[in-house]
Parts: sequence; C-alpha cells; structure tokens
Amino acid sequence: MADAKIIYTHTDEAPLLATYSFLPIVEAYAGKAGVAVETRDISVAARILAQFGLADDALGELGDLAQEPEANIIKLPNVSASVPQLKAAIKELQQQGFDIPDYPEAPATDEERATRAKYDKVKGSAVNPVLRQGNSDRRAPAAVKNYAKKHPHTNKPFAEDSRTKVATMGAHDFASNEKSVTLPADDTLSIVLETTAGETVVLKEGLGVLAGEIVDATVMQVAHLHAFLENALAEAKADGVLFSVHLKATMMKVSDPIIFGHVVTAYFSDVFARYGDDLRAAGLSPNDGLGGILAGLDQLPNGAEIRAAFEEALSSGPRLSYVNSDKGITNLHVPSDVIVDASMPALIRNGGRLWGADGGEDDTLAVIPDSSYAGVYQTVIADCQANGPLDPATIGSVSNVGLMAQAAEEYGSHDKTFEIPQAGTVRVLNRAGDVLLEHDVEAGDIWRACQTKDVPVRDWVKLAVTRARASGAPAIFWLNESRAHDAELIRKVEAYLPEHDTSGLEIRVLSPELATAYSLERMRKGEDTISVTGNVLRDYNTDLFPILEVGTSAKMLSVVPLIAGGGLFETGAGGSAPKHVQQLVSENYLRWDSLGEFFALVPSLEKYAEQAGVPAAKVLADALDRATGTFLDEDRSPGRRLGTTDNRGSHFYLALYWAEELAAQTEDAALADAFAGLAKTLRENEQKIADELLAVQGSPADIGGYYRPDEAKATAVMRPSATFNEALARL
Ligand SMILES: NC(=O)C1=CN([C@@H]2O[C@H](COP(=O)(O)OP(=O)(O)OC[C@H]3O[C@@H](n4cnc5c(N)ncnc54)[C@H](OP(=O)(O)O)[C@@H]3O)[C@@H](O)[C@H]2O)C=CC1
Ligand SMILES: O=C(O)CCC(=O)C(=O)O
Ligand SMILES: [Mg+2]
Repeated sequence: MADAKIIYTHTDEAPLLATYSFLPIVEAYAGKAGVAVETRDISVAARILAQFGLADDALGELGDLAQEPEANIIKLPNVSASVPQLKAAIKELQQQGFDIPDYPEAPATDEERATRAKYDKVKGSAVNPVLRQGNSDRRAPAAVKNYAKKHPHTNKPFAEDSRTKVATMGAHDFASNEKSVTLPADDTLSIVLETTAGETVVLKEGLGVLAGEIVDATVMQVAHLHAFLENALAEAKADGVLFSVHLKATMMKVSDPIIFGHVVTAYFSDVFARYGDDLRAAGLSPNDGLGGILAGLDQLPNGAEIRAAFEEALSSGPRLSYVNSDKGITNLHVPSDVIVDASMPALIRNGGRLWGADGGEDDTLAVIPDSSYAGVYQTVIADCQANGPLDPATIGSVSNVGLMAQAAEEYGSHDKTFEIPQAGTVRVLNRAGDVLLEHDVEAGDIWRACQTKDVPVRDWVKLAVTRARASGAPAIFWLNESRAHDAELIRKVEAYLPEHDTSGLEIRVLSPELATAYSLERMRKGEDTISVTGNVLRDYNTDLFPILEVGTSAKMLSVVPLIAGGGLFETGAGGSAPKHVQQLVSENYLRWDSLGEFFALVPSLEKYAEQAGVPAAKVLADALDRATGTFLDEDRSPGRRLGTTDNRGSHFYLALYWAEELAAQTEDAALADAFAGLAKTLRENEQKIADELLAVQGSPADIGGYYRPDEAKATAVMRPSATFNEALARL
C-alpha cells in the first residue's frame, strides 16, 4: 500500500497528556525506520469545533478509513461526554475565543434545534462506535499476567458480615420486556407510537436493516422503576448501608441519563414534589445530576430555600456513597462520575465497600436498575463473600471476545431510544406494514430498539474459535436463552460454529450468571477462560476481570481486527482517568500508565510492516515488544504517589530499553547503527534524566486548558527533561 501510515489519535484528559510525552518518542523512532505516523484529533473539543466548521472532521475521516483495508489506527481512550462534561467543554472553548453557541437545554427555535442536533452528535459514545468496525479481542498479555503474579496487588477481603449486594429490578425492565426478531430479508423499518388518544406519532422512519439482522425492542417501565427505587432506598436506609447507583450514562447516552434522573428524583422525592416546577422552569434537570442543580440554584429567587431542602434530604435520607467526600461530591452529582464498568470492579476490589460522606468506608447497596447484566456483579460479590478475595498471585485469566462491529447491540441504540411522551403502543413495522414488535407503554417509559447485523455475529463466532484454538482455553458464550435477543443470537452461534474446526475445543453457551460462576471457579484453580460476549458485557468484563487480575484495565491488549481488513489498536481497556489530570494540574504528577499504548503500538507496527512492505517496522515492533518486557521486569510503570517515577519517567525508560533493543538487534544493521548513539546517551544519562523529571514534581502545572490544552504549555509540562529532549532531537 503506497500511502500506508499509522494514525495516532489525539484524545482527552490523561491519555492526551501522556501523548504529549510519548508521541515525540514514537515519531522519532518510527521516522528512523521509515514508518509514517500521523495524528488526528478526535478529542471532545475538536469534535465540537468540527460541528461548527472550526476544525477538520477527523472522526468522520477515521470512520471512513476504518472501513478500508489500509486502516491502521491507534485509538486512545476519549471522553464520551455527559451533558455536564459537554457544557464544560463548550464553556472552555468559548473562553478560548471560539465563537460557538451555548448548549440549548430546551431548544425552542429551529436554530436552537439545529445547534442541539450538532451537540448531540458529540455527546456520549460518539467515537468508539464509529471506529469499531470490527469485533473486540481484549486480554492481559502473558507478560502482564506474570508481572501481576510476581507483584500481586491487593484485592481486599469482604467483611465477615458484609452486607454489600446488588439490587436490580428483574421485572418490567429492559431485560424482561425484551422482544426480538431476525429479519428474513433487507427491509426498511419504522417505529410508531399509537397513543391511547388515537394519535399516531412517528418516532423513527427509514431504518434500513439487512437480511439476517437481529432487531430487538424493549421498554423500561418507569412506574415500576420508581417502585423499585423506593424499595431500594428504604432497604439501604433500614440496613444502614450506603446507597449507590451504577449506570453507563455515557455509552447509553439516551436511556441512562434519564434513569439517573429518576434515581436523583427518587432520592430527593420530597424536594422534587415541592420545588420540581421551579427547577424545571430554571432548566435544572435531575438527568444532569445533583451537582448541576446545586450549581444553578443561585439564579432562583428561592434558591437558598431549595438548597436547604436538598441538604435536609441528604441528612435524613439513606446514606449516599460519595465520589469525593472532601469536595462533597456524591454518587448522584454527575451522571458520568460513576460508570458501572469501572465502578463495580473498584467496589469489589475494595472488599465491597464505598466511601460515605465522612470519607469512611462502608458496605453498599449497589443499585443497577436493569437486570440484563446486574447478576454478573452479584455473582462475583457473593463468590468473594463466600470464598474470600481473588488472589492475583494465583488466579487464572478471563479474556474477552466481544461483539461490537457495526454498532452491534445496545451501543447503537441511542438513535432508537425514546422517552415516551404519551401512553399507547409502540410498534416496529416493516415496509409492508407488518408489526414485528410491539409494547404497550405509559408516558415516561423508556423504550428502545436495538440492532445487531449478521456479518459481525459471524465474524465474532470466528474470532471466538480462533482465540480458543490459539489459547487452548474454553470459550464461553455469555448468553441467556430466556432473553429474547440472546435466544436469536444463540441460533446464529449454533449455525456458525459448524463453519469452523472446533474439535477438541470446549465451547459452550451459559447464562451470564452461570458463565461468571464457571469462570470464577476456573479462575480460582488458576485456569483461563475466554468470555465471548455481546457489546455491553464486553465493556463490563474487560474492566472487571483485568482490575481483579492485574489491578487495572490499563494493561490490556485491546485489538479490533477490522472486518474490512485493517487494524484498530485500542490502548488498554479503561477510560481517560479524569482524576489523573487533576493530580497533574495540582502537583505536576501524572499517574497514567501507558502500557496500553506500548501494547497497541506493537501490532500496529507489525501491521504497517505488512501493509507498507517495510521490514524495519517489524524490527521496531519486535524491539518494542522486548523493551516492554524489560519495562515490566524492571517495574517502570508510574507509581501512584508524588516523588516516584511518573508517566514521563516511564516513557523515558521505555525509550531507553527500546533504543537498546534496536541497537542490539542484528536483523537490520542500519537501524542498529542509528540507535547505538541514542541508546548509549540515554543509558549514560539515566540518572540525570530521571532527576530532571523528578525535579519538576510537587508544584502546580499549567497546561492552558482542560478539554483543549495549550499545545506549547502541555508539551513543556510533559517534556521537562532537556537532556532527554536533546538526545531524542539528535536521533
Ligand atoms: N475507550 C474509551 O474511549 C473509554 C472512555 N471512557 C471515558 O473515560 C472517562 C472516565 O471514565 P471512568 O469510567 O471514570 O473510567 P477510567 O478508566 O478513566 O477511570 C477509572 C480508574 O481506572 C484507572 N485507570 C484507567 N486507566 C488507567 C491508566 N492507563 N493508567 C492508570 N490508571 C488507569 C484509574 O484508577 P485507579 O488506578 O485508582 O484504579 C482511573 O482513575 C469518561 O469520560 C468515559 O466516557 C471510559 C472507558 C473507555
Ligand atoms: O465508548 C464508551 O463510551 C466507553 C467504552 C468503554 O468503556 C469500553 O470500550 O470499554
Ligand atoms: Mg469499558
């Protein structure tokens, strides 16, 4: 391929900061091997600017590229913005002088509606579903697993009398109301609400579907959600445990902020009964969280009175869990502060305890309203309560093969999720007008349809068999035959498995709860298991198991073999770690661990070698792979605390080991020659560079912006060692 190149993405928060330090190293090394590396800015700030013609539509470009065989993209985690995050980013860009409108809370004019539509394109998981034109292969590399066995982190034990548990609806929710069909032929669907008053409201038209596509519809019945929440609040209060709610308001950007709003409303039901109209009139929505409401109260004439009512409710209600008790930030403050994939594993690692208002730890009632996957967490909690914590020194690994291509499953559902305006019946109709799926609904219910195309399913089954064959581990499809969507999927799995040689492999279908129990049982025996899951469990499992096994999902290999033949190499399985940015800004210390970036770069370089016919890229990849091994052996990941090697220091060590490997290899004499000097300089100046990097720690750092840092300032902060910079520049 003539124009082969590696695209390294500029994203947000901690991974973006790390990029200011790491990318110059990558560019310098790649340049020596004739490897073309380009960057594209897909940060939330750049995506906002692109909507108003003030930046290139890099995401659109990469989305197209992902569907071409030449794609070779390194994707760092990015912000999937909740409304409060989006508003903060807009404000920062306005302050930087960009002429962009405010986020229209309740758009009334055509212009406001157009603006809102633009911002809605930036909101939530707007990047990953576009780039993920393939299924997901996430696992802990053997070197990471071995490192964790040698240096086990602590998974704290649950108390003897631990009262932590998961509360979930189990009826009248998305899981239990689901209906599903597989389409026999290409078709065009519409979604229509017939109200009890006899009106027809078209919710969606022109929804193209392909033969073999699975289409589901389901509804969260809000009256039942409220009854459930009232019970859960009463239960938490009676048991004296912390109340916490765990949703995915970023990825499920339509349904989950609404559910989050219902939790806020239920917790503060008296306040909303008294002041709900005032809050609504002021545009203060519970869906944006308690934080946004409290921040907006000053503009209300009776703001002080309402604030007092919130405070009174907090002190008399069940004890809330806190995200940051020092700053008074509760679990209900911001919909994107507590994200279930990261929050539940952190809770389990901590012996089932969260933090209360006083900063003290306590057991919790973890509320996960929809029952589709809540049982997974309850199964792990019950297992740890019965059998003690999982010991990272001995446990086996649970890797994941995840169905996600072409926005499979709930990931793509936000354009088909509706808060129902009036009671009636929602129907999914085909072109001929036949009713495929229908539900009776009440006003306020959250109804959603969701699509899963056939090609991705077939590819996913193949990937599962490939991984089972390569690893020798059993592959378990986490599918619940009594859930409508899963039943359709199981049929496809059964149809596609015979396309492969599965002799001697253990391949089974188990419900998520049983699959969890089976995987844990094997794990405790030191045995590995592959979890083959849908998109949401892919997300959940690739934080859950890594965090229990290796302490963090940052150390995951996360590859997306694109269906069109290209490669998308994600870095780690975690997010963009906002609290790391705060630490950098306050004390010039960045805890971000770039192992995920190192791991992603290896297969990306290998792919480049193949695509561009540049063998030196493979030499670079092999050297990097060995260097990463040394990096782990020498324990060069950032520490958690000031005064230790941080992200920048860790990059220096990686650069040192990588240069030494390149200088020592004999496959490419020119490369060895090119790196000999650098390897020597870095080794000789190891102490000096380490000292220069340590010297800057401890005082505040100015990066000139949160969502859109100033390039020069951030570079200065992230590249503070003159000796290291000069050595790189001389390469
Ligand atoms: N792939 C993507 O693009 C993803 C994006 N996100 C986005 O990230 C943001 C934050 O999400 P959140 O759910 O809080 O999850 P995060 O993974 O960002 O944060 C949870 C915690 O995980 C640990 N962690 C994760 N990655 C690393 C790393 N490389 N080095 C060191 N520690 C790490 C840190 O905690 P500790 O060490 O204390 O355990 C971190 O504070 C949101 O905007 C979300 O939308 C989230 C997930 C994936
Ligand atoms: O796309 C997102 O919003 C989050 C993705 C995520 O958490 C994951 O892929 O693990
Ligand atoms: Mg995740």
